[in-house]
Amino acid sequence: MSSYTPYFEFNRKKWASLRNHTPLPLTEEELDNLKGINEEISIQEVEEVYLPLTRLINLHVEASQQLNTATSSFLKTDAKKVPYIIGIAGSVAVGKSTTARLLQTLLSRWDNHRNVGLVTTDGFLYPNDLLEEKGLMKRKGFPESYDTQKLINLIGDVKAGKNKVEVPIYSHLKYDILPNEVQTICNPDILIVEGVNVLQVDKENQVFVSDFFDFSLYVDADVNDIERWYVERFLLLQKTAFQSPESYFHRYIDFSKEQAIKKATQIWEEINLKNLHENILPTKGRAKLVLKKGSEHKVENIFLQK
Ligand SMILES: Nc1ncnc2c1ncn2[C@@H]1O[C@H](COP(=O)(O)OP(=O)(O)O)[C@@H](O)[C@H]1O
Ligand SMILES: CC(C)(COP(=O)(O)O)[C@@H](O)C(=O)NCCC(=O)O
Repeated sequence: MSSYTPYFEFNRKKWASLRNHTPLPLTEEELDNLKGINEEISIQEVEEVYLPLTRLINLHVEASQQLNTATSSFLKTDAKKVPYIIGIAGSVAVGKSTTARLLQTLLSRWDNHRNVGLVTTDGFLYPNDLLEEKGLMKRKGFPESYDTQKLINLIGDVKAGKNKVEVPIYSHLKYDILPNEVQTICNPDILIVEGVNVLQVDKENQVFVSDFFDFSLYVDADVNDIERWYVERFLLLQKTAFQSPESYFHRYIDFSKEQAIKKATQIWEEINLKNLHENILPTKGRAKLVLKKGSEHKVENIFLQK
């Protein structure tokens, strides 16, 4: 069997050692910010895994900005800022949103890219009334449940330097698109695009979401760990967000722990696990970098495409 591999492969220790050349201490304020993103995040994880990753991305952004300047000098035009776009893919509940918010905070600490925008693709899901009409409520997160062309158009506008773009907002509380609310992205230095579908390609579109990406991550973990994280998140939300009468899942607040685990497992198996195998896992090989997590979200291996 060929020993050739398209990846540089790092275990955690080797990856963390890459930081030794560029000590990147976190300030107290930055540590507080990170805890605000997710209480569970270990600072050791940030310093050994995510700080070296942001240093790598910073080097790529610098090179990309130099390339844009070279193109402008060839064209004899003023160098216009071209946003650097990073995609983050992976299963539901694998930790994409947490990783995205972490990278957004860490990347914004570099002088040459302070403005880091973050878009989640769940804002491009069709609204529930449309999904109901199409019989797609049990396909939420599958390719057909998204207005992919709208997502492609948005990312294309950002890449083209459109100053202000409006992004639809999905509420996990209401489990639906918020009809009258938008998020505004204003000419970012970096735009992070996070969602299960960001590396997918399909027959309908000649242009794919990932065609606009300068860098991409796939957050990977053992399916059993991800299922456990999904159920744990469901149980936590049952005691918190679901308590609100506005919550789509308010109906489950009186479930016993066993009933809640059963319901979460049923949703996981019927929808998210099926989607993972059919549409998400097959996109892992398209990512520039794969973060392979062990149990408890600790990154154990990093695979960087050559
Ligand atoms: N690095 C991490 N350390 C600890 N817990 C994490 C980490 N990343 C995610 N989690 C937890 O795992 C669950 C899923 O994370 P989330 O970011 O919501 O995933 P996704 O956006 O992929 O659905 C959440 O309960 C979150 O708190
Ligand atoms: C909105 C999602 C499709 C994708 O979420 P993401 O992982 O991209 O944050 C997912 O959270 C979802 O709602 N899936 C449907 C089944 C479920 O309720 O988990």
